[in-house]
Amino acid sequence: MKLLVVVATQKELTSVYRHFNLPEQDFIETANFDILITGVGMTATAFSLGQRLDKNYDLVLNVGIAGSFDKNISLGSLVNVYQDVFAELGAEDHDNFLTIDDLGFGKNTYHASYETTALQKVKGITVNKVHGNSKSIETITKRFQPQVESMEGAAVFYACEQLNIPCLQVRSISNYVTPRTKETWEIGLAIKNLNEWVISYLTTDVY
Ligand SMILES: O=C(O)c1cccc(C(=O)CC[C@H]2O[C@@H](n3cnc4c(=O)[nH]cnc43)[C@H](O)[C@@H]2O)c1
Repeated sequence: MKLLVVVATQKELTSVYRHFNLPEQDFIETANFDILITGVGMTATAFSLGQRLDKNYDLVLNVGIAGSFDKNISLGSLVNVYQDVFAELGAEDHDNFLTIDDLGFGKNTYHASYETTALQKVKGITVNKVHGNSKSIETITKRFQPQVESMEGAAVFYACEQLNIPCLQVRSISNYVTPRTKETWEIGLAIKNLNEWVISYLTTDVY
């Protein structure tokens, strides 16, 4: 089983790097898994996966921190994003929004294609712009009913679907999606819990 772990920033996998004594590089190949640091956002993710993803991989695991719309999900908890949407891809039509599907140019919703563990399954959106304004949060919530948001998830699902490679996305919740209050974000806790989960996942040979 050849596994590729995809993450936006190395900081999100600090303890994983330390645990496995990995070199500080953006692409690492080991006997049991590879790691790809893509950079933040859909464009960087697509470019990076375009360079490194190939059909030799049996599974792609996208991990990282994320924001939650759902206050019932505690900060620092891990979720399995089973569906992800390119939330901004489309066209404004006065007060309405037309998705890329509505425009007839493709689809905006992608799915994980690999099951995992007992983590809570949630619906995600992927955005270029982190929500931090009450009006835009209300609008996007009505439009897609997301539970979490990231800046890469749907791009990873998209790339895996193109190559027919099974993929899953596990996110650790660092913040609630609210009018921006960065001082309330629990990035350290989210990264700690994410790293513990990833180390455990990579050291059990049952993917
Ligand atoms: O400030 C830090 O110490 C720090 C350390 C590691 C990573 C970060 C990031 O900000 C990573 C950006 C990454 O986080 C995802 N993310 C987290 N919360 C949200 C959100 O509310 N909305 C959208 N994306 C979010 C995102 O996928 C970025 O790649 C900071």
